[in-house]
Parts: sequence; C-alpha cells; structure tokens
Amino acid sequence: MTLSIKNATKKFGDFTAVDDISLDVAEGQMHGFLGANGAGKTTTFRMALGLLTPTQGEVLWQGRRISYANSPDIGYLPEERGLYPKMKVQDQLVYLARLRRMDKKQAEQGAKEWLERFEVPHYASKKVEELSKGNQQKIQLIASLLHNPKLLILDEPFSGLDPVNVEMLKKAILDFQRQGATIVFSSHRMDHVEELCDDMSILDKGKLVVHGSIREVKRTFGKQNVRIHSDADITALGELPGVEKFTAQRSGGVFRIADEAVGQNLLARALELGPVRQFALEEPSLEEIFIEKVGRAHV
Ligand SMILES: Nc1ncnc2c1ncn2[C@@H]1O[C@H](COP(=O)(O)OP(=O)(O)OP(=O)(O)O)[C@@H](O)[C@H]1O
Repeated sequence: MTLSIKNATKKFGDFTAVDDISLDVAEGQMHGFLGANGAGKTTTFRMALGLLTPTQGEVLWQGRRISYANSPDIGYLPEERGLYPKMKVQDQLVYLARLRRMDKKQAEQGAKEWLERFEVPHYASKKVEELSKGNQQKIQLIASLLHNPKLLILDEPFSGLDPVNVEMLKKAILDFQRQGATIVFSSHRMDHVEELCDDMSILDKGKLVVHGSIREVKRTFGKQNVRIHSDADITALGELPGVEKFTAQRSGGVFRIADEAVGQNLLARALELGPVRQFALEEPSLEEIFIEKVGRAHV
C-alpha cells in the first residue's frame, strides 16, 4: 500500500485525539476522510506528514516515514492555510515549489499555467493578502501541487468556496489524480466524497468507524431506500413491518428498509391505495450512513 497508517494513536496529555486507527490508501486512489469537527482528521494528516509524532503506531508512505528526504513527493494543503500574506502570488508559488526542490524555470512556468487554469493570471504580481478568501484558496491549492507530488493531502480543500470555484478545484484535483497521484482529502461534504472518491473513511471521536470503498460501504450498510410517488396518502405504509423510517415528501415519501422484499410489499400496498407514479429502490446516501454510524448529523 502506498500510504499506510498502522495502529496510529495520538494523545495530547490525557486526551486521545486519534485512537488506534489503521488505514491503507492504495496508489492512485482518491480517499475521502469524513468526520465531525474534532474527530481527528487534521491530527491524522499531521501524523502522516511527520508534523506530529504518533504516541503509538506509525504512518508510512511507500514503506518510509515522511520526512525532508521524501518531501518532494508530498503535497499538503493545511486546514489553517499557510501562505505569506505580504508575498506576491507568483513569487510565493515559485518559492514554495523550490523548497520542494523543483527546478526554478519549471516552477515559474507551472505557476503561470496553474494561475491561468484557475482564471487568476492577473493576480500573479499581487500580494496574497489582496486576494479574496476563495482566490487565496486557489493559490494554496496550486502551492500544494505545483511540484507534482505523488501524494497529495488536502485538509478541507473546498471549504469557503463558491459553487463555481468548488467545481473548478474538483476538476483540477480529479485531473491530478488521473495523472497518477494518490490523494487524501477531508471534507464536511458527503456529496464531494461521493462524487470524487474511490475509498472513504469516517472518523468519530478519534476512532475509525467506517473504512472501505464507497460501493462496499454502501453494500455492507445493508439498507436501502424506497421512493414512492403517489397522489394517495401513503403515510400509513410507514408502519408496515420492515420499514425502519418513513420520510414524507410532497407527493409520497421515502422508506428506509433493510430487506428488498419489503420494497416489493410496499409497492403492492401503495398500489392498493392509488396509482403509483414512481417507484425506485435507491442505495443509502453517505449522509445516512454517517448519521447512523456517528449518531448525529454531519456538521
Ligand atoms: N495540539 C493540540 N493540543 C491539544 N489538543 C489538540 C491539539 N490538536 C488537536 N487537538 C484536539 O484533538 C481533537 C482532534 O482535532 P483535529 O483538529 O484533528 O480534528 P478534525 O477532525 O480535523 O476537526 P475539524 O473538522 O474541526 O477540523 C480535537 O478535540 C482538538 O481539540
């Protein structure tokens, strides 16, 4: 495995921020890291990057700890962001890429191309502090990947961005993965993880409560939703055996079921009440899985 977290625990005094988690990310994968505020995502990333020493366990990248020696392989977008506010954008990007031992000419050319791609070439000679928060974030993302790292760790890369910029960054991150990079990112948005990732994990109070491919996670959750559109009042069907939850909608509703046979029964009963305009068996959303595993809505 490319990135291997082995029984990693991090304590701050008596408090256990990350509690014995083991997790592998295969080469070329995009891995989504979900968890409520304070679940331990940033702490895990910092351990992976060698910025924090695990209290127990270890994190290896291609069999070695991440350190200065392999730092050109690694890109990191920190949650607290880390640009120099007074430095000009282009100078800063080149400087940061040079720290990762990138050739100066390549860094200059790369910075120019990325600024164009993100539709901000006119900011090249502006100080970072003069840019809006969203545009600063684009610069921060460029800084994390300009030197073409093999492993990219992004701590909430989409937070605070408008929808157009979210799409722009998503596309850039997906393209970067397609070129062969391994990417791990944290997010509070399930839909981003669902859309972009192969694998995912959910951290809850420092513990890994879900880990696997999204398809597998959904399959093993073992529950489905049945969506029925009907003009008849189908609320009473929510009381049928096998229905775990009913959510009414404008015309009809959604039933959470644990067994597909219950879905067929629901359809039959709904038809007795009136014409069914739509019937669909749907896989659970990551939001539902998160709420069930973590016990509260994602924040
Ligand atoms: N240096 C530190 N000293 C003491 N406690 C810390 C330190 N760093 C993190 N913590 C605590 O560890 C827990 C996990 O924090 P962490 O930042 O890893 O969570 P997170 O999942 O990234 O949260 P968020 O989504 O809010 O960014 C929190 O309770 C936090 O207060």
